[in-house]
Amino acid sequence: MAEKSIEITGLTKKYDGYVAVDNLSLSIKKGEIFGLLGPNGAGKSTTILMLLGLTQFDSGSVNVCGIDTSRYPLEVKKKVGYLPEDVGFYNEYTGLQNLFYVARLNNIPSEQAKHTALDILAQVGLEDAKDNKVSSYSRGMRQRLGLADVLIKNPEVIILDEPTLGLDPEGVKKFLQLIVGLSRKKGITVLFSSHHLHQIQQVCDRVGIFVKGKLLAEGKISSLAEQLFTKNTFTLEGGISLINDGVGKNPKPIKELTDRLTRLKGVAKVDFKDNHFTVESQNDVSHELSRLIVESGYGLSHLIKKEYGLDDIYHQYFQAGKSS
Ligand SMILES: Nc1ncnc2c1ncn2[C@@H]1O[C@H](COP(=O)(O)OP(=O)(O)OP(=O)(O)O)[C@@H](O)[C@H]1O
Repeated sequence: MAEKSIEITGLTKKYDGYVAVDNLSLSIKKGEIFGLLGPNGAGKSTTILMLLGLTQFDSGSVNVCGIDTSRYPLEVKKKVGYLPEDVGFYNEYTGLQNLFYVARLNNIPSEQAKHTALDILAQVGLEDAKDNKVSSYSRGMRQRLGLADVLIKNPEVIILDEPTLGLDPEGVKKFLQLIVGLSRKKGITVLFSSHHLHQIQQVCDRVGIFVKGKLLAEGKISSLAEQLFTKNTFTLEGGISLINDGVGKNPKPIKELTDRLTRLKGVAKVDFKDNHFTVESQNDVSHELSRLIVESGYGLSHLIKKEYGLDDIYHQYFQAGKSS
């Protein structure tokens, strides 16, 4: 069995009785890039604080790199690099001076600190800007310097909380590529918390959908739609027409057609209204449905097939006011 970097079991955190994280269980394998995807207020930051041993919880357990974070938070801190939404720097210092300072804070000896800082600045693409003051850095450069701060302690796990906030599309793309490259090259486990479905989709091996403190679904992106829309992943919408070709087909009553459609394997619901129908189904029944309609003496005026996917997840769970 693959080694687990993060193991959360039955984790619950309340703020004055308000349940911010509700019985969360989750495990993340070593080297995996895991996306914690949830709308604002879902409980992502609270979960991260617990992973870092920075806040107490009401019940459950959290292990990072095999260490119980509630008992040994300092040990966890040595193994985990955390990049918050906004990193603070000394603006009047250069990128290199800032990173050197962080290296020394992490007890890296002076000579080694300089060498490592230069190496890491190159890795995050700040080699040419290393001697410029941080006050002149763009938001993207600041985020990359933040990542350098994280990398300098050679972490086994990196936790990123909304790391692309405020970056332009090109900056987002470069940052995401950097994360994937580093994780693959160094075998670093990454927990990437975000409410950006499409960013998570681009980089994560697995994703957890987190809403109102609960994990609604978890797995590879391709399997999420199936889990969230377990009953009916297909919707077919269409219209029927009477055939006036003089042959006199004698169409069957709509009630009979509805019953026949309902009996098709996988079909959960059939609705007819004014010659328009909606069929919800676990699988694609468009073929059999068309055949039954024609066999029942009707024409098929149109048929639209809709398969639930990531955009539907987004609309259902992440748009403002629809997170229930
Ligand atoms: N210190 C606190 N005291 C009281 N309630 C809190 C505290 N911190 C967070 N909460 C509440 O807990 C819930 C989860 O918040 P959390 O910040 O973990 O969510 P989030 O998913 O990270 O959202 P965001 O992206 O907006 O930060 C929210 O309803 C929030 O108001």
